[in-house]
Order: sequence, then structure tokens, then C-alpha cells
Amino acid sequence: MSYYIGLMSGTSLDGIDLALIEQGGTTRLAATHYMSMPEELRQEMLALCTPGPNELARSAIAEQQWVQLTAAGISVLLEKSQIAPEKIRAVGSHGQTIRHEPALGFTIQIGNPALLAELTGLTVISDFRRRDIAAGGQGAPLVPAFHEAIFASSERKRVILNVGGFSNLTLLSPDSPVRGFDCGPGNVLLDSWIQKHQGKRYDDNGSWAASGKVQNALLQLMLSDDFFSRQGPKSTGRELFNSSWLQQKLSVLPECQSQDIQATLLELTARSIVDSIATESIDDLFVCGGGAHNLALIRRLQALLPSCKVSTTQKMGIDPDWVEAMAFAWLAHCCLEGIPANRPSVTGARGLRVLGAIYPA
Ligand SMILES: Nc1ncnc2c1ncn2[C@@H]1O[C@H](COP(=O)(O)OP(=O)(O)OP(=O)(O)O)[C@@H](O)[C@H]1O
Ligand SMILES: CC(=O)N[C@H]1[C@@H]2OC[C@@H](O2)[C@@H](O)[C@@H]1O[C@H](C)C(=O)O
Repeated sequence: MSYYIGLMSGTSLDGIDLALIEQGGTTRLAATHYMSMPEELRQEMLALCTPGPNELARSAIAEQQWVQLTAAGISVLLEKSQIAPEKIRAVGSHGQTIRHEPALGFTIQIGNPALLAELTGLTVISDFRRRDIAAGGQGAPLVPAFHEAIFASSERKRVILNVGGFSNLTLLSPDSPVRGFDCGPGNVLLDSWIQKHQGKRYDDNGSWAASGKVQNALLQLMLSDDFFSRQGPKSTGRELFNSSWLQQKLSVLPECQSQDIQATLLELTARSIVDSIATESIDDLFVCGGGAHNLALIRRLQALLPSCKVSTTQKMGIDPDWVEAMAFAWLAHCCLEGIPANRPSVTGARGLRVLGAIYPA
């Protein structure tokens, strides 16, 4: 039995998820810890997602702050778990994505793994995405291999849907290779719109969206973006779906109420997911990520997919809030064991590759 820690600092920039797993023949979640991102660091990470002055030095400073925070979080996690640090085989650290441009051959996750190894005395694995991009892939999504390992069924066709800042799904069919891709903006536009109009970080339960009316012209205009009609492999990020993208769509239509725009953004999230699997007959859809708490979204997904059972990964015994962090702990295990963890059928890479760079304790 080995123990690994997974760290996920996702694109919604809400905070850092830490999960400790026990890895034997199966994967078990042993302890968790969540740290919200301090506002100043969050603003700087957000600013670093777009070109700006002195960004090389600024990202090097920001990543050190991120590591200080994360190292403190690992101490708390270990304390909560009552597992001795010597028992931890490695930490899988995703880092913070500040750019994702696979078409230009790069993706950037910051998070100074050398400093994290130094501060924690633990082996750290990071840089999970670049080898896949080097092999011609998208470098994302990477969680499908983990979803396959823990959620696949020999009888049922399942979709595992992660709704974080962006949404991505994994298609698990009993008789064909795993598929997966990013579907579009998960919460990122919903979060920025409610922040702008109500000063809230997110739309709790999707209730503000549920109070508005979907604007069909706006929905169709948004859905006409090329990204949605493209088949996978595909991945996306703030480079495409950001406030300017939304403003550009809004500028060509008559003004409407802000809650109606929130309702339309929620519908965009739901439709971008459902349209991408319209030709599949899915038995079950299991949601994970923060979007699993958005009741209005879950209801819409169920309404749009009447013949499929929509629930969260909790139904299969895995708390939806911890699936991604568990995946990065598992990816660290794969790296140390020399197990290839990209899936060419998902990312489009030329072949299977072992992912990650090792910073020994
Ligand atoms: N109670 C809730 N109601 C509605 N939405 C919620 C709720 N709780 C969390 N969320 C949404 O989930 C988001 C965070 O999700 P998550 O932590 O999965 O994102 P992430 O890991 O940053 O993203 P990614 O998967 O893109 O890397 C929040 O920004 C918010 O929009
Ligand atoms: C470049 C990057 O950080 N992509 C994230 C993001 O968040 C959701 C979606 O976009 C997914 O492609 C990916 O994260 C998950 C963990 C993945 O790689 O599977």
C-alpha cells in the first residue's frame, strides 16, 4: 500500500484542493484539505493569465507564494490524516495554469516544484501536461485515464463530467477506448458575471441563474462559436472563453436584464455539454467538480438528457469535490511506476507517454 498527495489548483482560481490517497489494487481517499486562494494572489494569478508587463518575474514571485501556501496545506493534511510524512511516496502537483495554447505548442502551469520539494521534504511530481503536447496532443484533459481506472463499467456507458472553471467530460464505453475532451466554459463565465453584478464569487445553487429567463438569440450566438462544433481532441481555457468573449457577444444584441444573462450562461454550460454527447446513448452521467453543487445546472442536464440518469460521483462513493485532486495523486503514482497516463484517443497525442517530472525529496 502506498500513499500519495494530489494538489489541484484549478482554473476557477477559487482555491487549492489537497487529497491524500491510499493506492493499492484500488484507490482510496484517506484525507482532504481545502485552502481558499488569498484575494491578492488570486488577482495576480488571474492577471498572469493574459499578457502583461514583467510577467516572467511576476509569475516566478507568484508561484513562490503559491508554494508557501501549499506547503502549509500539506502539513495540515498530514496532521488530519495521522499519516507520517515518511509514508508519502510522492506529491502530484498540477500547479496553476496561467496559459494553455496547445496549437502554439505550449501550456504553462506555475508552482515551483523544486521549492515545494525543499519545503516539504517530499518527492514532488509536476509538469504533467507538456509531454503530451510534445507528442502532438492537447495536454488536456488528463483525468480521463483516472476516470477510466475508477469509474468504468463492463455493462454501462458512462460519462464522467467535471464542471470546474471549464468543463470536461470522459466517455467510458464497455466496448471502445476511452474518449474525452473539454466541453467549454463550465463556471468561468457564470462566476465572472455574478462577480461583476452582485459582487459574489459564485452563484450558489445556480439560484440567480434560475431567477432569469434564457435569451435565445444570445444563446444561439454563443453556441455558434467554432469551438462547440469541433469534434475532439479539443481543450480550452481563458484564452478563448473570457469576459471579452462575452462582451463581444453582448455588444451585437439588444440589452437585457443581468439575471437573464446569467440564465443564458447556465444554459450555455448545459448545452455545450449535452450537445457534445447528443449522438451517444449514455446510461449514466456522473458530475464532479464545483458544478456538482449547482442544483439548477444538474436539473437542466437531467431535463436535456431524459433517458440518462444524472447524478454526482457521490453515487459511486467518491465525493465530487475531490476527484481532480485524487487524479493528480494517482498521476504521481503512474509517473513513479512508469505507467503511461495520457490517452491518445483523448488528447490526440502520437502515442502513450509517461507524464510528469520528478523532483526527489
Ligand atoms: N454551491 C455551489 N453552487 C454553485 N456553484 C458552485 C457551488 N460551489 C462551487 N461552485 C462552483 O464551482 C467552482 C469551483 O469548482 P472547482 O473547484 O471544481 O473548479 P476548479 O478545480 O478551479 O476548475 P477546473 O476543473 O476547471 O480546473 C466555483 O468557482 C463555483 O463556480
Ligand atoms: C490546461 C488546463 O489546466 N486545463 C484544465 C481546465 O480545467 C478543466 C479543463 O480545463 C481540463 O482540460 C483541465 O483540467 C483537468 C484536471 C484535466 O486535465 O483533466
